[in-house]
Amino acid sequence: MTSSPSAASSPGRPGPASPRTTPPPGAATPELAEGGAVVALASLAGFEGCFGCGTDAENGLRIRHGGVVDGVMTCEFTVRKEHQGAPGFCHGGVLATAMDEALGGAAWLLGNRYVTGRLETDYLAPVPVGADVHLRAWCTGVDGRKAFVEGEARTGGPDGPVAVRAAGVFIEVPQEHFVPQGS
Ligand SMILES: CCCCC/C=C\C/C=C\C/C=C\C/C=C\CCCC(=O)SCCNC(=O)CCNC(=O)[C@H](O)C(C)(C)COP(=O)(O)OP(=O)(O)OC[C@H]1O[C@@H](n2cnc3c(N)ncnc32)[C@H](O)[C@@H]1OP(=O)(O)O
Repeated sequence: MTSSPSAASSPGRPGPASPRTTPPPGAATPELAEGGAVVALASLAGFEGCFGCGTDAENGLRIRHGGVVDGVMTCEFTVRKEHQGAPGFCHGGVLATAMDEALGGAAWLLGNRYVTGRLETDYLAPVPVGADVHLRAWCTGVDGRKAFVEGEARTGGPDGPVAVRAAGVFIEVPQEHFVPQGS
């Protein structure tokens, strides 16, 4: 497992994880699945309504999922003008959504179904409209139903400066969690 790309890339800054998004001592450190079929993902295959990644979500982010290399999942999206907060710049909530998608995607690649329990974000640099945002996410530990995941978003290329960092806790849920109430 590649443990902490963010710590290496931003010397002098504290990591994004608070005590609540840091795995306890002794937590397991499983690998993300590197491509191929994953049972949890297969159960939702064909669903294109996701605001983060769905191609049917007209105003969604249309995040494009990449692969997993050395335990780090990658994905990317392009900031459109409907994503603006301040004129010409991406809204922070849009960037939090993108981090949720990236970190959530990494959790699902552990092979189970997860929902976001907690998401922490640090904004380090503004992201302009038109920018390609390169996201990376990795798991720092699993403790029972809790998966601890961190990630970062870069602009100006996959190795460009870090604009956003995030840490989250994702909670494993059964398939029934996704059955809408009343159906
Ligand atoms: C979700 C959509 C997925 C769609 C996927 C589609 C296709 C798949 C393809 C690719 C995948 C790509 C991307 C990934 C996808 C999505 C990313 C976005 C994900 C979301 O956008 S998802 C929506 C927002 N999200 C919610 O809608 C959650 C609402 N919520 C609840 O549904 C409950 O609240 C729940 C189930 C979380 C817990 O309820 P519960 O009763 O089952 O369990 P309980 O409370 O006992 O907690 C058990 C253990 O989790 C700990 N824990 C609980 N909450 C915590 C918190 N906030 N912080 C830290 N730890 C927490 C406890 O402390 C305990 O820990 P311990 O075991 O150590 O005591």
